[in-house]
Formats: sequence, C-alpha cells, structure tokens
Amino acid sequence: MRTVAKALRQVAEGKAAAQAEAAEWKRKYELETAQKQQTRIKDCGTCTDDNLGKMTSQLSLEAPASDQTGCCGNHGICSHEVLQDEVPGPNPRPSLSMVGRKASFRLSWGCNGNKNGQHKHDFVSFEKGDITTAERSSKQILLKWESRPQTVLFITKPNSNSVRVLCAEMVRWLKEHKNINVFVEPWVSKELLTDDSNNTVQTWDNDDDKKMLHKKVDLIVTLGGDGTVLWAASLFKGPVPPVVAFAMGSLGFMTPFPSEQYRDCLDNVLKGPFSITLRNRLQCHVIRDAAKDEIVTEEPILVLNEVTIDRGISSYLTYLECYCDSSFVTCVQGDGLIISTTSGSTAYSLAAGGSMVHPQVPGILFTPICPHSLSFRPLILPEYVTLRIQVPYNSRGHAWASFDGKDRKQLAPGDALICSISPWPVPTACLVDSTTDFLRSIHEGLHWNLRKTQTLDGPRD
Ligand SMILES: NC(=O)c1ccc[n+]([C@@H]2O[C@H](COP(=O)([O-])OP(=O)(O)OC[C@H]3O[C@@H](n4cnc5c(N)ncnc54)[C@H](O)[C@@H]3O)[C@@H](O)[C@H]2O)c1
Ligand SMILES: Nc1ncnc2c1ncn2[C@@H]1O[C@H](COP(=O)(O)OP(=O)(O)OP(=O)(O)O)[C@@H](O)[C@H]1O
Repeated sequence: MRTVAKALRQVAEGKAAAQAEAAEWKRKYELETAQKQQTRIKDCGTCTDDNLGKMTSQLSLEAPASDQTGCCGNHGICSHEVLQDEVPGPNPRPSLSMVGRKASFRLSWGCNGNKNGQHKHDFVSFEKGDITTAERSSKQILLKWESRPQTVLFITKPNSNSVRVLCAEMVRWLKEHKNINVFVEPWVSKELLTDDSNNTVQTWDNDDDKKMLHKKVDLIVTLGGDGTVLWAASLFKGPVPPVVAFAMGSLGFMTPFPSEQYRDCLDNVLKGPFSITLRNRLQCHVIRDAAKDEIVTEEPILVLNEVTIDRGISSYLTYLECYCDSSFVTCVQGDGLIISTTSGSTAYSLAAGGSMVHPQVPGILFTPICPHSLSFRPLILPEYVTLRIQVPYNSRGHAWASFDGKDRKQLAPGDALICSISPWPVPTACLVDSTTDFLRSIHEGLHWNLRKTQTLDGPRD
C-alpha cells in the first residue's frame, strides 16, 4: 500500500512539475508579449540616470511624434502621451463625448535633498497614463501631475447615509470649485439624480465602457472602509488610476484621509506632488484539470489583499500541494492556505498568524490556516516567484478559493491555482508617506504593542 501511495505521489509530482513548467513558460510568454505590445521608452534619457536608462532599455513608450515634447524633469519617468478626445459619433454618448484629455504625470523618487537620483535602484515605468512596475522602488514615490487632472471616479460604500450625503457634497464642490468631471457607479448616479444634488455626473452603462475607465479617469476617490478600496481596485482588471481613500469605515488600514478635511486633502492631491504607495496585487489563474492542455482556462483574477484556498463546507482537512516556481514547497493539511500581498499582511493573513509587512516591501506571504502540524510556520517569498497550489488527485475533498474574501471558486482534485504578482499595482495616495501611514494604521487600527509604561520607581541596576 505504501509503495502504491509512493508511486501515486511520484506520478502526481511528475505531473505537477510538468504543469508547473508549462505554467511558468506561459507566464513568461504573456509577460514578454505584454511588454512588447505595450510601450517603448524613447529619448527619455534626461529624466532618468544611466542606471535607470539601462534598466528601461527593454521597455519603451510609443508616444505619437506630434505629442512627444522634451522631457520636463531630471529625476522621474515622464510620458507625454495624451489621449485624444473621443470624436463624437452619429449619436455620441454623453459619457464618451464629455470626457476631456486624460492628465499625464511624472513619477519621481522623493529622496531627501539628493539631487542626482543616485538612490534609484528599481524603476517604475509610466506608460500612456498607466502606472506599471516591473520592480519595486526602494524609496518613497511621488506623483507629480504634468497636466491638470480633470476626471474623478467616486466609489462609495453602499447602504450608508453618511457616505451618500458626503458624496453628494464632494461631487458638488469638485464640479463648482474645481471644474472636475465626475464619474460614479451606475447605482450611485441614480441616488445622486434622485437627490437632485448634481445631475451632471457621468457613469457607464456596459462592461466595455467599464473596461475603458482607466483611460478616462485621472483619480479615484473612495468613501468607505478597506473593503471599499478593495472593491474599487476590483473594477480595474489592468492599470489602476491613483486612489485617494477617505476613512468612513471601522478600521481604515488603507483609508488614511479624514473625510471632514476633504477640501484640503483634494486640493493638495489635485495640485500635487503627493506621495503614493504602489500596492502590488496578485494575479490568480484557476487551471482546471479537465482543460489542462488549453493555454488559458479562465480569466485571471486580481486581488489586493489575498487569495485563500480553504476547505469550504467540507468537514475534511484540505490537502494542497504547493510549488514555488518549479520547486516543491510543502503539503498543506489543515483548514487551508492564504497567499497574501504585503497590503493584505494586516488582514486575514495576520489573523492566521502571519507577519505584518510594510506595503512597499516586495514579497508574497504564504500563511497556513490552522495547519494540522506543529512545525508549519508562515513564509514570506520574493515577489518575482510564481506559486502553484494543486489539489492532488488523492485528496479526499474539494477545496475552495476566495479572492479578497469574495467570488468563491470550487477546486476539484487535479485543479490548480497559479498566483504571481500582477504588473498592475494599485497606487494609493498617502496622507504623509508610505511608512508614516503604515505605522499609524497599525498603531491606531490594531493598537499594535500598546502597553502601559513601567513606572520609574522600583529596583535599579
Ligand atoms: N479572520 C479574519 O481576519 C478574516 C476573515 C475573512 C476575511 N478577512 C479579510 O476581510 C477582507 C475583505 O474585507 P471587506 O471589508 O471586504 O470584508 P469585511 O467587511 O468582512 O471586513 C473585514 C475586516 O478586514 C479589514 N481589512 C480589510 N482589508 C484589510 C487590510 N488590508 N488590512 C487590515 N485590515 C483589513 C476590514 O477593515 C474589516 O474590518 C479579506 O480580504 C480578508 O483579508 C479577514
Ligand atoms: N461600491 C461598492 N459596491 C459593492 N460593494 C461594496 C462597495 N463598496 C464596498 N463594498 C463592500 O461593502 C463591504 C463593506 O465595505 P467596507 O469594508 O468599506 O465598510 P466597513 O465594513 O463598514 O468598514 P471596515 O472594513 O473598515 O470595517 C465590503 O465587503 C465591500 O466589498
């Protein structure tokens, strides 16, 4: 019996290794294709130092010659790609014809007093108004507008009267005092219209328009808690415009801006420059055993916090085989496994015993949920790896994957989940800077290491 089990395991491992290799080649091919198709950075030498110029030699930005103007900065990546106004067709839809040009901006390293940019280690590339990052910057990133932002998308927590009232007030202020175009979700436009607060907000009426939001929106404003930030990010399957998250929830780990000071906060952001945290996301592919030979089985799912694979309603232990690139990591036997971003390190992963990690630390957290083993400690893996979580053929039950706590998908024996860092981070505006905001949130949100101070009286050395 043991020999048979060993043989079964060897077959499963062999198959899994082959699948891992196939998954890795597919990922590399997709990444290379995406880089070739996307952009080419030409003649941007004045805004990058030699080091950066070498690293960005493979990437380039195709900006139409007529739009290409001289670089304006010395320590950042500029793009002068400005999207053409939509030319109204025979019956132009208001949401299309009213949108002006998308603002362009420059990302630079906020090194204190250092003028020659020698701190630049990794780079952030800016392509056609979309922020992508192949590596992580090791310094505070600043966003500086190169043209005035004109369009703001509001994402609000549902079923909250205070949020609805504030949203209507902010929309009115932005339109009357800042001449900003406002987009809202379809259900919000109905509320604002019934409120008659300001019936010239724009929305979308189909998925094609929704997919093009990142080409029209300069800034996202969220009114709610962390879940509203997660929801806002989930609307963007590719590049995400900068997010300004106002705190209207209970915890507010990713919502640093006080809602009562929205005028000053938005003034500062619209004027710029302002600090941003590039929050990496995980892109997850479900590979069905039945469709293992097809190149792509299901749409990738992007998560800002984590993807969990658990036993769902099954009363059996989960049994998951985990691979990192093509190396076998371990078998998880317990309630499940959390694969988390550093932003999600203070969420479910923390509750399951994982570490709290600064959101700018490049990494992927690997945290078991109630493992039935005394020695299974959480891991933090590099951000450049691809993880494959396989439900083995000899697993007693199915597993369930959930993405940022939602959209559960059942995984049958033989199915696998492939996870890697997405090239589309969520750029969130900082109230102060990435580190100050992170420390404030663990102090105020989680009361981290809050302890009475020992008094002076008592024994001495
Ligand atoms: N046992 C747990 O701690 C547990 C269980 C399920 C889900 N969650 C978390 O809830 C998230 C979904 O959030 P939601 O608001 O949609 O659901 P929700 O309304 O159930 O809120 C869950 C709580 O997690 C907090 N939270 C969310 N993201 C966070 C982050 N990055 N850092 C610190 N706290 C965070 C929220 O503020 C909220 O208080 C999931 O991604 C998961 O991380 C936690
Ligand atoms: N615009 C939206 N449309 C649909 N669902 C949303 C939207 N905004 C937020 N949600 C969902 O509503 C839930 C609650 O949102 P959120 O977490 O922001 O508020 P909260 O729970 O009151 O605050 P906290 O998370 O700080 O406790 C989340 O699960 C989130 O996914």
